[in-house]
Amino acid sequence: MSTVDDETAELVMALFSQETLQEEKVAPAIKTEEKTSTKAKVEKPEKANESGLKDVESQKESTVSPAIQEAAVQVSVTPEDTVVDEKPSAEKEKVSTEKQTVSDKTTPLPEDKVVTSSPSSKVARDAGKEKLSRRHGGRVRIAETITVKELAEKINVKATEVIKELMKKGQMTTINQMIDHNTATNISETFGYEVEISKDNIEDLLIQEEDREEDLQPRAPVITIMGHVDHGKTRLLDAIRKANVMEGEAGGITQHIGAYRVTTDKGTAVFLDTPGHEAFTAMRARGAQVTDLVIIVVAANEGVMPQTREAIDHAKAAGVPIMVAMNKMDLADANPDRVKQQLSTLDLIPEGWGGDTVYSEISAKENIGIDELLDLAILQAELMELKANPSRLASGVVVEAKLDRGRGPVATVLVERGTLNVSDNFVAGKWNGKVRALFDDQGRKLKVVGPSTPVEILGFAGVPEAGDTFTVLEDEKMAREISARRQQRERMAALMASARVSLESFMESVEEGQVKELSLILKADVQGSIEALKESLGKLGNEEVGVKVLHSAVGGITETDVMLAAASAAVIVGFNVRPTPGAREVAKHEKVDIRLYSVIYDAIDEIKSALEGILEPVQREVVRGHAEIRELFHVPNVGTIAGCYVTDGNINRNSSARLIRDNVVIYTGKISSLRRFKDDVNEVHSGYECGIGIENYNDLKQGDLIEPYITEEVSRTL
Ligand SMILES: Nc1nc2c(ncn2[C@@H]2O[C@H](COP(=O)(O)OP(=O)(O)OP(=O)(O)O)[C@@H](O)[C@H]2O)c(=O)[nH]1
Repeated sequence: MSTVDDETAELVMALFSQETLQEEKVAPAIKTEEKTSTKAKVEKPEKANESGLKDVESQKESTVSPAIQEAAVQVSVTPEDTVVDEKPSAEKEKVSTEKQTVSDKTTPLPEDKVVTSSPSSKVARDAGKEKLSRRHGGRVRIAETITVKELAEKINVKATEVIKELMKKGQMTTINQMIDHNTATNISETFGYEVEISKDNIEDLLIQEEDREEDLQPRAPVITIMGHVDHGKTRLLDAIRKANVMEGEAGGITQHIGAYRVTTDKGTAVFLDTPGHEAFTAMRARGAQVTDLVIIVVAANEGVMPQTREAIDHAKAAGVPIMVAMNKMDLADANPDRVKQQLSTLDLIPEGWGGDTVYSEISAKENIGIDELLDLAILQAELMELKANPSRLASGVVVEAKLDRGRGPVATVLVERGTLNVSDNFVAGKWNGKVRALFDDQGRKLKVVGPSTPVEILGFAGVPEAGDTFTVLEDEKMAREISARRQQRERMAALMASARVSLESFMESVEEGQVKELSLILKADVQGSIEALKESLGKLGNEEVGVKVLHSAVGGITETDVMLAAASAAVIVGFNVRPTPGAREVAKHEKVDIRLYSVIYDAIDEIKSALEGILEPVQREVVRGHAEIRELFHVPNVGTIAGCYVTDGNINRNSSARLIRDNVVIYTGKISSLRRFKDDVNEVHSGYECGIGIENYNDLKQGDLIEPYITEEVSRTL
């Protein structure tokens, strides 16, 4: 659509629909007051500034509440605010961040609705700032999309003026039409406003500043139980649940919500009721690290098994402290010393042996040693001095989620920081919501929950995923906006086929200074290959980059391997093994790079190349043919020419060639001359005789083979 001039725009505006005018009439009272000429702001910013201050003063008798007026006046004389607009933008950002840290309740929000309806002094202060910035022709916050009417209100002009500007830019709109962020920014700038929040940093609203030391209070540890299949994880979780001294007091029915709190005489701990490292790592893959302590369960009769090692690797990759519970001690063949010995080789040296790993002997079945285990875990956690700030907006992680037929989307969230209240607005993964109801693991209805509390929440707009972060926001609209944006981004991401962590992207990260270490998961057909790979890879790298093997094991590449790789930004190296169909599927979904090799040197070379930042497509040599030397001619000033018979394939001039004597390659060079009789030719086919000269090489012998080859570039695929 072509743009229109001022006059035409006026004309069209005159014919503009009744709807527009009516909408204008219902605009908030506050807006009518604020109709200072924005044109004046553009032309004479200093004057506009002064009049802005006056306006704020004059509003003392106006419709705005006294608290807001007072705040506005206070803000108007705060030097900080006058300075803000004069600073270069980088500093401005700094100032605005500083301002945000004034209160724990982050996310000062620009919405008029919030400003006028909330009585809190913080909001009042923001209201004052917002008003002041309007008078400046100052800064506005615009989310990703906004209606014409909302934009007009924000920049304090009539909606018709916005429509007119849009028309001049060739865009016909109505008052309730959504416009995109770029257009809105453009229009705001035309009216002399600086857009404070761009569509790319709307998520900045979720960035949580560090808590002050004095606001922190001790919190309960979050513990995950892992171990080999059938070693007793589920049974132990049940036993622990039964050991809860608080249970029964309130008579609630215990329900499975994915996590529960256990209180003993020694203190409280939260157990994630999703045993196994798959769940643990799947959550980590979503960016959630909720566990403070891992208890590895080992059946004392069986000892360390493959999944025990795997679980330990997963816990280590997450950097979480490990405790060991030696289970099934009731069995006659239980051998705790063997378990200790085995685990010592994995760096889990028992305290009694001079190490720092806590071991305990239990029987989940016979309920022996459970209280002691709990006490030890709580004690161990105490040493970690875990703390959280309860007096801030809540944030946490989704532990489990489902669609309940009667209640809609339901999720268990572990509140990590802050206090969660009924009616709080939030974002969880790609969904927003408003807390409709809260239940604990006993099914009791709650109104408020603090840190380290698992709680079941109703009120999600959709079903989030385990591991999604859950963040409370003051403003419902921002929550909706972030959710919409994340959903859009997810759709975009699905379209992008680029690997999540590939050797190539690793190099990019290295160049950007983000990553210095390439994490690998090694899977091979035999232990010997793993050892060889580990040793060779260990030698790669320098002081800047290196390789870290997170996990290695014999066997095919499983879904768990892929999830670990996804969670730890690792690349999987498979040597003579293949991914299971499930693993292939997960790798595709999680965009994990799996590299398969059958030659150890290829693996090492490729990883070395990645480390050196010169990862090129694989070079593959293809032999083109063979020629047997039957006679030799010494040509003055040229050198030795071999009279040959082409036994197979073709011989090409200028191609690379190897000279083979008694099955050993004795020279590699280039075919410098190729002749049939007296003529130079480019190619000689099998079954023909020809003369071949090799560049800079004369030591040819009868019976030698000349083997020309070419190097092909092969792009790497699974
Ligand atoms: N004798 C004995 N048996 C136990 C003990 N703990 C668990 N078991 C038994 O071991 C088997 C496996 O226990 P689970 O708790 O299901 O083991 P798990 O590790 O959760 O197993 P998966 O969920 O399959 O990974 C069950 O038959 C339990 O009854 C114990 O302390 N002593």
